[in-house]
Amino acid sequence: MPAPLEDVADALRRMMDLLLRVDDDPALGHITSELHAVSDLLEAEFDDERPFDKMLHSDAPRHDPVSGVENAIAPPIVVEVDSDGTAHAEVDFGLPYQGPKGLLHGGISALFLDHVLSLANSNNRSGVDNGFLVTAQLSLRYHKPVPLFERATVSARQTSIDGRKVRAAGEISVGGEVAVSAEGLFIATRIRPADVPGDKGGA
Ligand SMILES: CCCCCCCCCCCC(=O)SCCNC(=O)CCNC(=O)[C@H](O)C(C)(C)COP(=O)(O)OP(=O)(O)OC[C@H]1O[C@@H](n2cnc3c(N)ncnc32)[C@H](O)[C@@H]1OP(=O)(O)O
Repeated sequence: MPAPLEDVADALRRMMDLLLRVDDDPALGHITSELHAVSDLLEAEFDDERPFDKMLHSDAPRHDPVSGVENAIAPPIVVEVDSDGTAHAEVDFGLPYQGPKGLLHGGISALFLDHVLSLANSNNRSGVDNGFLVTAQLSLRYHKPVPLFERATVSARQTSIDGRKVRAAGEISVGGEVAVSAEGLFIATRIRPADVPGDKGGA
């Protein structure tokens, strides 16, 4: 059963989707007041913890904008890693991710590929310095538009390890055809997870 915070994020996703379907109307003023009232309730629950501490303490991504079940911006996708190291996820992109009419925004393609390439790398770090692996370069080629509301597959695999430098490649495919392909260079930072107070590992 989803945790309460996951349920709330899911309710917010529904709200965001609906707001992209309704017309501008003065009656929405009532909705605005209701939403502010809900936010006031949430604000009263804040503690002093910096929000990003929650991400650093997580065992799995819960707050990022792609897989984060507690982040309403994320669909969220579930990334699986096969025995050969291929990371992959399926997603039906909806209205919050629209760029051109009916099509996926190109920056969203970059976001999702960056994320899945990163996870393909985090699965195999043998021989890599123990820093955070961050994106240093991401190169994309947009072959075909990605339609909204159709099943898309985002997949990636590690292609090389060279000291602190790790490379991965991947693609977004629809109907078995590659729509967007990506190559990424990731570099292990000099800052290591062990240097971050309370961190359990992370990306
Ligand atoms: C629970 C968890 C949830 C986790 C949830 C999932 C998280 C997903 C995360 C997605 C990934 C991200 O978004 S990561 C966030 C976005 N990326 C960033 O913020 C990175 C910002 N950039 C940096 O921090 C820095 O520039 C670095 C670390 C990339 C590199 O700096 P540096 O450490 O000083 O590098 P330096 O020693 O000079 O260089 C090392 C070697 O790399 C090469 N090099 C350095 N930068 C580049 C570059 N941009 N392009 C090519 N090559 C480069 C150098 O030539 C050198 O090669 P040689 O001489 O050795 O041959």
